[in-house]
Parts: sequence; structure tokens; C-alpha cells
Amino acid sequence: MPVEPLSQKEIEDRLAELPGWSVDDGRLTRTYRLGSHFAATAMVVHIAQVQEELDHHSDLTLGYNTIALSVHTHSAGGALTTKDFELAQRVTELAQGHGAH
Ligand SMILES: C[C@H](O)[C@H](O)[C@H]1CNC2=NC(N)=NC(=O)C2=N1
Repeated sequence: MPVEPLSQKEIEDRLAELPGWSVDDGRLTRTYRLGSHFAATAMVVHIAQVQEELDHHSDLTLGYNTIALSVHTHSAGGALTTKDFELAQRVTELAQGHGAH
């Protein structure tokens, strides 16, 4: 089912509920720092599981002890949609359990 682009106001309202996330070059983004490379890798796997469940996938970059996410909706021509914010919300929820900040 197609998803509609969010308006600027809707994006700002949703962003206000997601501390640490920002819109950069039209993509919803966030970087996390973890305690070790292995901890960061485990969180990447957990995010990948959620992305498969949601059928919505970010560009996910693993560093030494960092993770960077960047997402927009390909099927909406690269706009931001509720699917991007749903993924960000799920990642925010799981981040706490990984000790990510
Ligand atoms: C066929 C499959 O459902 C689509 O290609 C999904 C997969 N993951 C996706 N991820 C993102 N970020 N945008 C999409 O439009 C998208 N579409």
C-alpha cells in the first residue's frame, strides 16, 4: 500500500517526540554510541530484525563503537513518511536495552 509524504508540520511534530533524531538532507537520521564494537554490532543485528519485520530499511552504518541510521521512503520518491518515523520509534525503544546513547 502506498504511503503519503508527510507535511513539514507533521515532520516537525513527530521529530519533537524523538530526541536525538534530526532531518538531514531530507532523511531522518541518528547516530548512537555504544560501549564496544561488539555491542554496536549486536544492535545493528537487532535493528536489522526490526527493519525486516516492518519491511522498511535504513542505510545503516557500523563504525568501531557507533551506529548511524539514515532513512527515507523509496516508494514515496524519497520523501519522509510515517514508516520512517515508525522505524525511528522502534529503534529508540530498543536502543535503551543496548545501552546506546
Ligand atoms: C518490496 C519491499 O516491500 C519494498 O522495496 C520496501 C523495502 N524497504 C523499504 N525501505 C525504505 N526505506 N523505503 C521503501 O520504500 C522500502 N520499500
